[in-house]
Amino acid sequence: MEYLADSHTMKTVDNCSIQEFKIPSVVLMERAALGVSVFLKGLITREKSNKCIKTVCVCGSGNNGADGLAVARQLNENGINVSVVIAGTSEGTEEYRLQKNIVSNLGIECVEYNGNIDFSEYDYIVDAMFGIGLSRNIEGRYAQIAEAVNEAGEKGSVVVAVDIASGINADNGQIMGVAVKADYTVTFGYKKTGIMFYPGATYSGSVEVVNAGFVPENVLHNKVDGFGRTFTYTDDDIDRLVVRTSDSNKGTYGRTLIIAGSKDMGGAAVLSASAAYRSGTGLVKILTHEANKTPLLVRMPECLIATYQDNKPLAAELKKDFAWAKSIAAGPGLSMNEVAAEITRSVIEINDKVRILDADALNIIAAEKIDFRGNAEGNIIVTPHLMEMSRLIGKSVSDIKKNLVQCAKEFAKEHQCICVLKDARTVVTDGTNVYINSTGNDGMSTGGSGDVLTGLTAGFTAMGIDAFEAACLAVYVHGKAGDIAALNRGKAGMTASDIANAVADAIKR
Ligand SMILES: NC(=O)C1=CN([C@@H]2O[C@H](COP(=O)(O)OP(=O)(O)OC[C@H]3O[C@@H](n4cnc5c(N)ncnc54)[C@H](OP(=O)(O)O)[C@@H]3O)[C@@H](O)[C@H]2O)[C@@H](O)CC1
Ligand SMILES: Nc1ncnc2c1ncn2[C@@H]1O[C@H](COP(=O)(O)OP(=O)(O)O)[C@@H](O)[C@H]1O
Ligand SMILES: [K+]
Repeated sequence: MEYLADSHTMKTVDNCSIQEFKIPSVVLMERAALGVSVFLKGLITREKSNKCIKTVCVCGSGNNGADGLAVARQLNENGINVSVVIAGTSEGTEEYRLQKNIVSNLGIECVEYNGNIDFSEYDYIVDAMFGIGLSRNIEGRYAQIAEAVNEAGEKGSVVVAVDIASGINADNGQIMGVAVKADYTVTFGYKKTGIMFYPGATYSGSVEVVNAGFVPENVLHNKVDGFGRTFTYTDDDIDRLVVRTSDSNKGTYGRTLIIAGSKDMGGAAVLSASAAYRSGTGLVKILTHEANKTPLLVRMPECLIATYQDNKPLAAELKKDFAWAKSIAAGPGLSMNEVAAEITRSVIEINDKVRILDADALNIIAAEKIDFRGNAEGNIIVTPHLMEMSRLIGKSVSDIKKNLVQCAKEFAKEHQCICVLKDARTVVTDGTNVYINSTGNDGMSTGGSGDVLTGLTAGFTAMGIDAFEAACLAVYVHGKAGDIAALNRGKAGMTASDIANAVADAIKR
């Protein structure tokens, strides 16, 4: 697990370290700058050519600019050719004035940006215009500099961003007018949430987190409200999955019911059910329209199948299958007819099982304005993509995309549920804790990928993993399976079936 921080949390970590624990600001800054200069020195040392490397630090007048000035001093100390371009227009922070004074005293070349600098004459450009203090869109001289740096980047200069690429909103990854496109970002303490989300993720390039000497995590947990509540997973977290034991039987690993597939959309049931089996679940039953029974059994002989018919009473059949299952997923390919609506309402009414509501179950909830609430014994996990979320909350897709965390949190709080808001960077939240996913790729933008995630989530919850953790793990494993499928098949040619099959490799231990 890796903790992430938005700008507010990070500023509170700064303040806590400086004001409460009396670590001088310049001490933190020296460590932070050293992270950048050591990283840069590493890049320069790996250069094959013998030419004289030229570097430039482009500095704003806040503490991000002060970091840039400290980096310039440290590079100079290491015999690296460095100059400074002053992008800032104001007198600057106390730290900025201090660092600028030292740089002048040392005689390091330091010029005001005058519109005539060709940044492409530098091999390395350190972007230290704005960090987590960016508070509005970039305009005027700053925008000109960002564009000039990007032009140089296109011509081959390597751009290293200090803390975050200037112009990227540190919270949601959106571009504030214009942004510097970095090849690398050296970020301090914790990866900023804006580095996780697109387009920030693309503008950050490859990201290195360095310890800037803030107070330790055990202290931050107590002192900084919200610290540690936003996080991402790494491969180590796969160890959180259920460990199999030699003396087990299929009953040990849970039973899940997947309600999917209408008359015209049987394939969704296959995708969800195969992912549920690949997740390690003991037994998977599909409840589907009777038209799908024979093809499903041919495709998936390991599945149990229950069927429903149009216009036949359903309640007794549903009750039996609900009682059998430890977790229930409903929605993939279900369609939006009256039977599907009856099924959705029945699933919502059960309150002692974990339920996963996806696709058409969510569309029915939106269309019929069905209210629902999860509870401690019977949590509900909803897995909308942006369009489904838009139908549920009546906001536009672009508004939701800019505020993924906030929208998902509000929804989770209102419905006391777990919200998995699916996008290129999926967010999972119970209203308080926020998981931001980093696995997956654009090869997964293919029909049926979401059905695979539903099946995985159903499988993990059936095995008894806590619902929030199961949802986070499912999203992580789903993306990892997508990455494996892309490696094997290529992003263009991979299908949702490839993702479902790759789940086996993704969780292999
Ligand atoms: N000791 C510490 O605290 C440590 C801090 N660290 C470093 O400090 C960074 C945060 O520094 P920061 O808080 O000074 O903010 P920063 O990102 O430099 O920008 C603020 C400046 O930009 C200005 N400004 C904002 N938006 C603007 C716009 N659109 N267009 C024009 N101007 C704009 C704003 O002006 P104002 O809004 O006041 O007019 C202000 O002058 C952090 O990312 C990390 O790198 C590390 O060294 C670790 C220790
Ligand atoms: N560019 C991408 N990068 C990472 N993951 C992606 C990308 N595009 C799609 N995905 C993932 O694929 C899944 C698509 O789900 P969804 O839109 O519900 O598909 P479907 O309705 O076809 O089953 C989501 O889990 C989403 O996060
Ligand atoms: K920066």
